[in-house]
Amino acid sequence: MSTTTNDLVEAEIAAEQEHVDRVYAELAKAAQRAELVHAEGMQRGQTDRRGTGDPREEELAGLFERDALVYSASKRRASLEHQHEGLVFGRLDLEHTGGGPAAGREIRYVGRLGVRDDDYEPLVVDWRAPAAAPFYRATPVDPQGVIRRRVLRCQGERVVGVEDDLMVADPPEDIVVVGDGALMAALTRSRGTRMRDIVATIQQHQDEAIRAPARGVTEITGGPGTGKTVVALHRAAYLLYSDRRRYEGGGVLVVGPSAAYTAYIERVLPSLGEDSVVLRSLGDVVAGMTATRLDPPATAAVKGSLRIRQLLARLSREPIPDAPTQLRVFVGGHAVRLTEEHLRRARSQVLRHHHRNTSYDAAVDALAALAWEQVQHGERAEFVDRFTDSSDVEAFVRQWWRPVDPREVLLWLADEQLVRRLGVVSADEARLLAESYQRALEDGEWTVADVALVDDLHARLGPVVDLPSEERGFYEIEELDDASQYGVAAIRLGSEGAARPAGPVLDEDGNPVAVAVEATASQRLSRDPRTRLLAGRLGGAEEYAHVLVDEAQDLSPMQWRMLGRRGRWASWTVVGDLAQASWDDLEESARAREEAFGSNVRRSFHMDTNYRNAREIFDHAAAVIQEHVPDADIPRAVRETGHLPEELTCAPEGVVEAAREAVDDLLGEVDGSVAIIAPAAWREQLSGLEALADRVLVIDPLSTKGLEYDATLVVDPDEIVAESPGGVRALYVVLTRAAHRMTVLRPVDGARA
Ligand SMILES: Nc1ncnc2c1ncn2[C@@H]1O[C@H](COP(=O)(O)OP(=O)(O)OP(=O)(O)O)[C@@H](O)[C@H]1O
Repeated sequence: MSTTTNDLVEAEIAAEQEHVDRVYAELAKAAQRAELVHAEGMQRGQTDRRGTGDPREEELAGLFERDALVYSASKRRASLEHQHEGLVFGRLDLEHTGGGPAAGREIRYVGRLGVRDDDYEPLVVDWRAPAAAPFYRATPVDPQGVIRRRVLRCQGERVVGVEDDLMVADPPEDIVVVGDGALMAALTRSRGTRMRDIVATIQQHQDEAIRAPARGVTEITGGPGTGKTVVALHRAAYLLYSDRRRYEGGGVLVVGPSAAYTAYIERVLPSLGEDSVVLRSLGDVVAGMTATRLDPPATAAVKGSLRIRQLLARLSREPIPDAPTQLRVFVGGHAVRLTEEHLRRARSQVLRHHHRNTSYDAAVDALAALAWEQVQHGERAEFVDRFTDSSDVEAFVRQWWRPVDPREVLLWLADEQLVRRLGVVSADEARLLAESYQRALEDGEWTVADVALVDDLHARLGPVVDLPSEERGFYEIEELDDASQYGVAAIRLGSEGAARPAGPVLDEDGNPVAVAVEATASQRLSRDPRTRLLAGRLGGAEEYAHVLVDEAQDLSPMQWRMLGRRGRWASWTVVGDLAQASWDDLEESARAREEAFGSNVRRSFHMDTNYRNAREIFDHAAAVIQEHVPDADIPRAVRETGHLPEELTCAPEGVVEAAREAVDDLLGEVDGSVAIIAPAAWREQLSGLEALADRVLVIDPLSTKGLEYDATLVVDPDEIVAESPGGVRALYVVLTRAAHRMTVLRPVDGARA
C-alpha cells in the first residue's frame, strides 16, 4: 500500500478524470443516438410481469441495457450539470478469487445511470443495479470481494477529490488510499437550502432499506437525523428503476408535512434521474385545494379524530340550506303538494342507496312515488311519466337536489346551531368547529385538517356532475361575474379532475374563448373569501402504485384515511419517529393507519445513527426529550465539532438585539443556512433579521419538521413547548435541526436587556 502525498493524490485524480472523460464522451454519443433508439430502448425496458412482484435478475439486466440506450440521457445530463454533482461518483477495486474466467482484478465504476461503450462493456453501472450493491454493502468484516471503495467528488464533469475506504487489512502494493472517509467528508460539508442525494455515501444498513422488496409496507423508523427521509427517497428511485412500468405507470406519491418540506426535498429525486414522482404536502393532497394554515390544537383534535366521520355522514344528508322546502305542481290536471316532511322522506330514501351527487334520477323517482300516493287516479305509469317530464318538477329538482361541492357542504358547519343539531360532538367542540368555518369564510383560507374532511365528504357525496350552463348554483354565478373582468365569457362546470375545461368554450360567433382554467385563476385572485374557498375543480382520489409517507407520526386518523383512498392497491414506505409526534391520540392514529395498509405484508428497518447533528447538539436535544419521554428512540450521533450549543438569556425587551448578535456570530461560524426558529409571539419582531444575509431565515417550529440547517438560533424554547400541539416533542424537533452550530436564546424577566 502506498502513502498519500499531494502528488499522489493529484495522480489519482488525473487517472479518475480520464475515465470520467470517457464516460461523458460515451454519453454524448448516446444522446445523439437517443432519438433513434428511444422506441427500442423503452421496448426493452418493458417486462412481461403483470406489475406485482419484485424484479428478477434478468429483468433488471434488461433495464440496465435500456439505460445504456438512454433515451433520457441528454435530459438527465442537463439536470446533473445543473446540480453540479457528478454522474460518476464511485469506484470499486475488486479481487475475484478462485479459478474461472472472472478470476483476478476488476475495476467497477458506479454512477447515477448506467453507460456502456461501443463494445457493450460497462463504463459505469447504475447505483441501483445488483452489480453496484457491494459499493454499499461491503464492510471490512464482509468485504464481498472489494479491496478498496473509492468515492469520487466531482463538480460537473471535473473530478475534484477522492476519498477511500479500505476493506481488507493487507491490500496489494499498488492500491493507494486517499482521504479520511467519504462519509465524514460529506457530513462536515455545509448543507445549503435543499436536501442533497446521498448516493455516493449510502451506508450498509440504509442500503438494505432502499433495496427491500417492493411489495407490502416498508416501515423506516429511527430518531432525528438518522437519514429516514433521504433513505426513503432513494428507495422511491430504486423502485422506479427496478419496476419502471409499474411505478412510473401507476405513479409514486410522496407526502410530507408542509410546503417547506416538499420544497426542501424536491431536488433529490431529479438528481437521481427520476422526475415522475408526485410530491405533496398534507395541505395539497386533494387536487384543487391548497391549505397551509393550521388549526389551534383543540380544533385540530376534533377535525382529525375519526369521530368527525359520523358528523360528516349526517352533514352529507342535510338539505341544502337555501333549497326550496316544498313542491307544489299540477301534473295531468292534479294538484300535488309535497311538504317538508315528504321531502325529508324522499331524501333519506334516495341516500340509502345512492351517492347524493349522482342520484338526480333517483330523486325524481322518489318524488314521483310520493306524488302518486297523493293522486292515486288513473294509470300509475302514465302519471309518473308526466310527473317526470314536467318542467316545473325539473326546475324544482334542479334546485332541491343540485350537486353540492364537498367544500360548500363543509362550510355549512359555520352554522353552530346546525353543528349542535347533528350531535356527535360536545357543545364546546361545536363552537370550535363553527368558529373555524366562520373564520374561513372571513379570510378565504382552508386549514390543513380541512383537506382530509373535504376528501371524506367527496367520497360520501360522489363527484360533482355537470349542470347545463343555465343551471348554475348561486356561488358559481358569483364566480362568473368575477371571472368576466378577466375576459372570460363563459364557464363550464366540470365534474372531476383538476382545473380542466369540460370542452372548448365558444363565444357567440363560435370562437374559442378563455376557459375554466383562467376562471380558476380569477377565482383564486378574488377578494371574496367564499369564492376563493370554492375556487378550482376538486379532484377525486387519484390512486398510486406506491405511497411514501414521511413524518408519519404526525398524521391524524382522518389524514390516514385520506391517504388510504389513494393507496388502496399500493405498496407503501412509511417513515416516522414517535418521539417527534405532534398528534396526541397515537392509538387512534395507529388504528387508522392499519386500516389504510390493509392486509399488506410489513417489514421494518430501524436507523440508529444520527448523521445530521454534531454530537454536542444532539446530546442537548436528547437530554430534553428523555426527561419527558424516557423511552424515546435515541440515535448515536457520529460527528463531533468541539462546540457545545450556546445558551443565552436576555430581557424580553432585548430579544431582537440579542438575536441579532447571536445570528451575526453564527453567520461567522458556518458557510450555509442559519435559521431563527421562533414561536408566534416573537416571529414578527424577528422577521427583520432576515435582512442580515440571504442565508438567514425566520421560521416557525412546526414548519421545520423534516428540514435541516447549518446553524439554528432557537428563540424562547418554553414558549415553543407552550404553543405547540406536541409540546416538548415539538421542541425536540426544533433542537435537532442544526448540523453544525446551535444557540438557544431564552427571554427571562429581570435579565439584563
Ligand atoms: N449515508 C449518508 N451519507 C451522507 N449524508 C447522510 C447519509 N445519511 C443521512 N445523511 C444526511 O443526514 C441528514 C439527515 O437525514 P434525514 O433528513 O433523511 O433524516 P431523518 O431521519 O428524516 O430526520 P428527521 O426525523 O429529524 O427529520 C441529511 O442531511 C442527510 O443527507
